[in-house]
Amino acid sequence: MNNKQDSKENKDKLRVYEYAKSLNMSSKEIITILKRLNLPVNNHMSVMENEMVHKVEGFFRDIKANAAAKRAQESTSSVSVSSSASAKQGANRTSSQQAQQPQQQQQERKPQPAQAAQAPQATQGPTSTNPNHDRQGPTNSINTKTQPTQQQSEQRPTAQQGNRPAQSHNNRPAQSGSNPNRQGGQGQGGGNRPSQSGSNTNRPSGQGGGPNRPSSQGQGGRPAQGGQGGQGGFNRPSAPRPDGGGNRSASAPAAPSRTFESRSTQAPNRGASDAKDRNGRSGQKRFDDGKPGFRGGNNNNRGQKGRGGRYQQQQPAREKIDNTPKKIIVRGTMTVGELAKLLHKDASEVIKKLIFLGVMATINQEIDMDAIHLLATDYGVEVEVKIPVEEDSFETVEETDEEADLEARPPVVTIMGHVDHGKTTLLDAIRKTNVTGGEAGGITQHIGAYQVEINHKKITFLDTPGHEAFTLMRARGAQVTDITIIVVAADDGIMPQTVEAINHAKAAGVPIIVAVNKIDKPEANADKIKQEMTEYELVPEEWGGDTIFVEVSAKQRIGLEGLLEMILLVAEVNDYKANPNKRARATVIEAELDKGKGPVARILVQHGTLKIGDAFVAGNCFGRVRAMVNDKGRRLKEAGPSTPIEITGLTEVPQAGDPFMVFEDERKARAIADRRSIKQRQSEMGANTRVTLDDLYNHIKDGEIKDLNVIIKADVQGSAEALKGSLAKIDIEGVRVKILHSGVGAITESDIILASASNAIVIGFNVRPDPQAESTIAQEKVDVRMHRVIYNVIDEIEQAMKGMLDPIYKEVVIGHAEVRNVFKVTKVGAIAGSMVTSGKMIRSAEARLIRGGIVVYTGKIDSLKRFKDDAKEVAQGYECGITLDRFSDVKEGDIIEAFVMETVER
Ligand SMILES: Nc1nc2c(ncn2[C@@H]2O[C@H](COP(=O)(O)OP(=O)(O)OP(=O)(O)O)[C@@H](O)[C@H]2O)c(=O)[nH]1
Repeated sequence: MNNKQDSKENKDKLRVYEYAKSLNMSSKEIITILKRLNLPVNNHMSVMENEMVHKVEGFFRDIKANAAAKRAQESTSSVSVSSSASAKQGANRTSSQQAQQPQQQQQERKPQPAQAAQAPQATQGPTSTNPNHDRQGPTNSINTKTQPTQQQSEQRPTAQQGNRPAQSHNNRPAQSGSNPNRQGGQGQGGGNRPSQSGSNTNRPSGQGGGPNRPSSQGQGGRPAQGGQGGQGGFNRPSAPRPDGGGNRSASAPAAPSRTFESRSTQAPNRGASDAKDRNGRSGQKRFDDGKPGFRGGNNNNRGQKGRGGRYQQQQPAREKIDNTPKKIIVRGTMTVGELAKLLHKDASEVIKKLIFLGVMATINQEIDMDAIHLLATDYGVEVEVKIPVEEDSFETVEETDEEADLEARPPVVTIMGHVDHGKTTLLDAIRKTNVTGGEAGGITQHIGAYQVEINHKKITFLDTPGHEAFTLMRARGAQVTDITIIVVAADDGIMPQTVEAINHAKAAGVPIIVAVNKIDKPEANADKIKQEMTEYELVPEEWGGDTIFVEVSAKQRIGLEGLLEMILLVAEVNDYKANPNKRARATVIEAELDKGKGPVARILVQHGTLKIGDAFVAGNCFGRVRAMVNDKGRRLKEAGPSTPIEITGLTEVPQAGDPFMVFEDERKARAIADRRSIKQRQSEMGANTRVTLDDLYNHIKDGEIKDLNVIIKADVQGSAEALKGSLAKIDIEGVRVKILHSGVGAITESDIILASASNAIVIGFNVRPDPQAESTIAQEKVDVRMHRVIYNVIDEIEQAMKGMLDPIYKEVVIGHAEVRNVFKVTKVGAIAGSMVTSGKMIRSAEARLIRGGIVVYTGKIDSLKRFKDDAKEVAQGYECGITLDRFSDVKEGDIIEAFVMETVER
């Protein structure tokens, strides 16, 4: 992204790297030239003023001219290398002539080299005409490296010479002088670069590049030296392959062209001297040399730098094997430096390559996966992506376990029901039924959930009764409950919250067991309850349905074991399993800041086993498990699936419903927690992802929605039923309306949470949200629509499903101004000198002109001024000049009413 930004910013100004790119040169080369010309430059991002460009161009011209002149002088000498041009030519020749073989070989290997060879010719144009070549050159060379064979080596030399020179010379003629070092180093580069190189020569020469460069110098001592040195170096005695190593050259005089000698020994030669000596050959060789070994070249160069031949001598190693990995494992975005390391490349090389690929990046800049892929592909490296991105949103990742690894786990149960039907009493009663004698004596801890054991099987009960808590967890993405128990008082019957509870359970797709409570009461009528329940598709088994009804008395502790057995039965049918032998995943049930213990979280382990010392992430917090206590107050060392525990060791207090997962170490946990909180902040700032009628059509189109979940709240049961019936008939584009819940009364917080958890919209028919719901609506961003006419509800939903919901606008008057003077100005029209008498005038507002209570104009404000200056707005009590769009019939005493159109929430 930064790259993009950079590039945007760069649009206006020509940067060094851009200019270099346009010449197929490297930024460094341009920078060197600029410095040589005493022009101010810092780095590749420095701005190239026109004057600088001119001077650089002049520099190129001079060099070209010099080269041409020299060529002319030395025309006799077949292969004068003096001028860059000649060099290039030479290169061409070489490439064409001697190189032919090498080239061919090269070509075979790398097609590019061949081009490179040609390049020289092209290059002749002093300024980097043939960009490709250069670059290709390098690339090729890189490839070349890899090729180990003698031939290759031979080729290399040639190639290197050829290519490089070509590159360096051709393209950057003059520069070479500067670059020489490198390029020169690379081999031929130097050769080409004519005179300038003088200074550089030295280096290059050693490297072989030397020769080329400055013909003048080259010829002079340096080249020679270079040559010598080079020879020494290149010839690396050790180099067994005569052809291969530059050094070999020495050994194989016969095959000078190929030989590396070219570089070392020849290198010198390459210089003017070479030219002379070997003439065509040498020249050719050089070029050839240049080509292949960009790297080789580089290496040489580097090595050579300063050291001349010596280095080279030691360099048998230079034939260093291409250690580019075949495959890299990428775990996400990384910096250029990191990627270069992974690819075993120089960062500069990688940066260069990235530029070619259209990505501008500095060494410390992060590059995205696309760029990583591109680059790796360019190097022929396979990329294996092992992005731990899932780790950031680990709650969404479903781990699949081998069937064999799964073990039965206790079911997790939530108790729901209407107020006063006995939820809490039942929970307490069950807790006390705890048959786990062994555990008795421990201090019962409230840790959000508890376990009881019956028939040697455990059941976990969530301690917070009520569907609100249940759905709130669900709204946070936590599905911890396996089974719900709907408690209905047998002396009362089905009440609104019973229905809500049923609907919340159904929306979550969780099995329901009905506990008909208070059967100890004389007025208890279990059958009536069962009867009423059938209306909600909960039909008792004895009546042919599949819902389990258990008659209990929480107070008298009647039927509790039966209830527990039924829970175990449902659990058995549903076969709740988990793999205890892996890192733990859990959900936070409650959390708080304890004065003594610090942040404390009560969590329910769902998968794996949590152990003391485990590093973890809980929501956006992280920590290391310091201590674990179960619901009996007993300290645990580890906790398996469905075990509720209280843990300490957090750094912050997470939220109920937060996902919890163990990670390798605390550092990683911290990193993930950090990223999660950043992401959360971003998504909070970002768009609302809930379904709204306004974007319903898009969701449908994208195939994200198959059912439009709706919650209906109406003033009377009749309207709710009528609405339900009508909505159920809608079927547009294969999407149906699914009524999650319908009820009578105000829209409550519970409705909103259910809507939030189930991605539903809420329709209020002749009802309004209660105050608590109001704030939750804003918080959860739930789409709530209020209506008074059933037809409108149906129409709105149909329109939304068809994607035809137009926004509704309403006019909001923002202020009035009284016209006190009218100025007629030619071309402008009438300016109403006015006083803002209420609100304010806004430049972008619409306006109407009212005269004697009659609207004589409606349109837009054309201009708004304070004295002579344009104003965006003018507040009450201030004077201003207003012109109206295409209206000049303004009179003193007129009132200008400014208004804006605002979209109205439906
Ligand atoms: N007779 C009788 N009374 C019961 C039974 N279960 C609960 N009660 C009584 O019903 C009243 C409400 O019980 P709670 O357990 O507080 O009901 P709840 O559903 O948890 O109520 P909220 O927490 O307000 O939602 C209490 O006075 C209990 O003593 C029962 O089985 N028989």
